[in-house]
Order: sequence, then C-alpha cells, then structure tokens
Amino acid sequence: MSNMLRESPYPMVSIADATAMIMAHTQPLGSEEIDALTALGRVLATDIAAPEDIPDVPKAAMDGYALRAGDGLAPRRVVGELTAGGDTTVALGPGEATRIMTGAPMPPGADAMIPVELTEERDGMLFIKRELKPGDYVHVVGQDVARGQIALTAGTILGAADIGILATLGLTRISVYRRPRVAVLATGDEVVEPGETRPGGAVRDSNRYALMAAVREAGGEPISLGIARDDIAVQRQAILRGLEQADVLITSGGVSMGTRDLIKPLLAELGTVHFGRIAFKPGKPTTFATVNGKLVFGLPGFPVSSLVSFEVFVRPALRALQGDARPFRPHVEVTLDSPITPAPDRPEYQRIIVTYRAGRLFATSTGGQGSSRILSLRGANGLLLVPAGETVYPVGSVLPALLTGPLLSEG
Ligand SMILES: Nc1nc2c(c(=O)[nH]1)N[C@H]1C(S)=C(S)[C@@H](COP(=O)(O)OP(=O)(O)OC[C@H]3O[C@@H](n4cnc5c(N)ncnc54)[C@H](O)[C@@H]3O)O[C@H]1N2
Ligand code: MOO
Repeated sequence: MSNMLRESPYPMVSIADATAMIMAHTQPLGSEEIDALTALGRVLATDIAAPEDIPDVPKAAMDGYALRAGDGLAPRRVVGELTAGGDTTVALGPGEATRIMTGAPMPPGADAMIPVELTEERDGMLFIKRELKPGDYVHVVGQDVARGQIALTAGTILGAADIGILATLGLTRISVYRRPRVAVLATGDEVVEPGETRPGGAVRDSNRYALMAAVREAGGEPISLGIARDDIAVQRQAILRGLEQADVLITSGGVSMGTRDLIKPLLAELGTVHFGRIAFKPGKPTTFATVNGKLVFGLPGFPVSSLVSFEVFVRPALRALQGDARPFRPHVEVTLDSPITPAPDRPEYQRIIVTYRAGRLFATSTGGQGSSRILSLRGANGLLLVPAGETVYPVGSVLPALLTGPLLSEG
C-alpha cells in the first residue's frame, strides 16, 4: 500500500492573497552608511537635503565678456580674462569689461555678460551689438540646486544621475537600506553540479545558479547552500545553516506530492507555513513560510516554475526588504502578435517578448510553455497574465502583462 498523499493538505490560494501574505511579513531591513560614489542600484534610506547652493557664486553661462549692464551700448575697455577655476580677483569699474569663460565666477562689479558671438574686440576695446539687462547670461546662486532643497527622497533607487547629484553636493557618505542576504538551496537526489559528469537521468542544477543570478539582479546578496539530497535530516541541516547566515532562504524542488517531497513538512516543523499551493502556473506548489521572522520560499523544481515563481513572488519581497518604494514590476496592456492558449485550470503567466511599435506594445510568445522547457524563458521581457479557460486568444487580443525587462523597440 503506497503512503503517498492523495490530496494536498494545503488550500489553493489566489495569486493576490499569496502576494498579500508575503508582503505582510516583509519590512525593510536596517540601513547602513556607504560610499555614495559607488552606491549605484542601492536604495536611499533618508531624504537628502542640499547642504549648499549650486552654484555657490554667480557664474558665466557662456564664453564672452562680463560687464555692467548699466553702461548700455557704450564700448568698454577690456581689463582682463577670467577662466573657470582661474583667478577671480578682477573687479570691474564703470566702462570696463573682462573676457570670461563658461563656468567662471562673475567678477565683483559685473552684473551681466554677453556671448562672444554678439561682440567685437578691437585695440583693447569691446563693442557690443545688444543692450543687456542685469542678470543676462549669468547663472545665479542656487539656480541648479537651492540650499535646503530635498534633492533626493528616501526609497529612491540610485541611478547614474543620482550618483552625479550626490557628487555635486559633496555628499560622499550616505545611508542606504541593507541588501538582503539570500541563501539558495537545491534539493534532489537526481540533481548534480553542472560541471560534474552527469549519470544518465540526472539533471544539472540550473535552478540554484539561475536563482542566485536572479537574487543578484534583484539587489540581494546570494549565498549558495549547495545541493541537499532527498533526506530529511540533510535538508533540515542545510535549511538551518542557511537561516543562520541569511535574511531569506530559497529552496528549489521537493514541494509537490512525491514521497521525496520533504520541504513543506520540514518548514512546518521549523516555523509557520503561510501557504503551500497557489492557483498559478507555472509554480502551483510554491510555498511560503517564516522561520524565526525570516522569509522562506519553497520554489518548485522545474526550472521555469522556479524562475517564474521567483519573479512573481520572491523578487517583490527582496525589493521591499531593501526599501524599494515600488517593489512590483510595471503592469501594462499588450496586443497579441501570436495566438495564446490558456491553461484550463489556473491563471498562467506565459513568457512573452514585448515590443513597442507604432505607439503600442505587442507580445510574441516564446513558444511552448512547458514548466521544464527552460528555453521558454529565453529573450522574455514580459509575463502575459492569461486567465484560466478553454478559449484560444487570437492575434490582436489585448491582455495584461508584467514588464520584467527592458522594452524592445521596432522602427
Ligand atoms: N501528483 C502531483 N504531482 C505533481 C504536482 C501535483 O500537484 N500533483 N504538481 C506538479 C507541478 S505543478 C510542479 S511545478 C512540480 C514541482 O515539483 P517539485 O517542486 O516537487 O519538484 P521536483 O519533483 O523536485 O522536481 C521537478 C523537476 O524539476 C527538476 N529539478 C529539480 N531540481 C532542479 C534543479 N536544481 N535544477 C534543474 N532541474 C531541477 C527535477 O529533476 C524534476 O524533473 O511537481 C508536479 N508534480
Ligand atoms: O505549476 Mo507547475 O509549475 O505547472 O509546472
């Protein structure tokens, strides 16, 4: 008599409920102070107020001559030359002008400047072709950033421009949220290291390596826990080792109905399993637990199921843990370029290539959507949200999708 369970003891939860349960257990980790100039991709933990005006003194906006607007169109005597970073001690009296280069501080006494194209200089005299007002072509104090202005807000993911803003303000140390440490464990007697000789029927461990790369892409720090064979003591020990070192633990495999599917009972023994099945394809047996306040995701063994479940359920949690104010991928509407067959029993997240064309987003399927067909992930920059059903969606249908990568553009 087989001791296999005939029915899962875990109720099937909806995608929305699963997401809500995960996010309810996910609070930003603490912050740390780091070098601002190498903080690309990190999430700011505090607002940044500008400590000074930029520019801090009035500066020439163009190459030309600094002068006094009140002298009107009268020729001026050229008394010197000012360059950006050069000596700024020249002071202008009435009837005087000085050559000045873009970015050089305006000399005392000058209240305007004129671009070289609108002038002539002969025998030490400047002739101007246009009358000026005070302030013309002058970059005023605080014009770019005003002292006290909030230049960056907490929750910002620091991009190249933000690094530039911090450097401009001279802020070389900043407070950012800590990156989650994420331990990744592969399970399965049939699973071997990709570089090892593969016995017939064994599978190479693609999941641990793909998941660790996905963790890194999501801003986390992956920790490899290797491969645990299908033995409850071995897996318990690996899980405990992971929880000691990490904020989050991800396992691959061993979450469905087989006699060697040990992850769910183990997590129930060590902590609380919040859900063990989702009405979702690919990734129905995806499991979420907390053990001593740490998040644990039991992802399915099929390579597509594990990566898609990571994208939909784990990635938002990793983003929220590092303080990202917008942890979810953008939702868009796409027009089908190829017909789509839904799964009859569960909403399915099908892999698509999204292209921007003539003002609209179009989606092409990546082909067969089997959970073991890893090539269905190749080139995909979107997940099409296909409701359960029997009817094929023809070309031209409009469906919602998540954008998971950079948009392709045609024409
Ligand atoms: N009777 C039922 N059987 C299954 C059900 C079910 O509801 N009732 N659910 C199916 C669904 S849906 C999924 S998804 C899979 C998930 O099963 P597991 O998470 O238990 O995964 P395994 O059985 O351990 O492995 C599945 C498959 O993936 C390969 N694998 C495992 N680890 C890796 C790895 N690290 N790298 C690459 N490939 C891996 C493994 O060899 C298997 O081929 O269960 C269905 N079954
Ligand atoms: O949900 Mo499973 O991931 O269909 O293959």
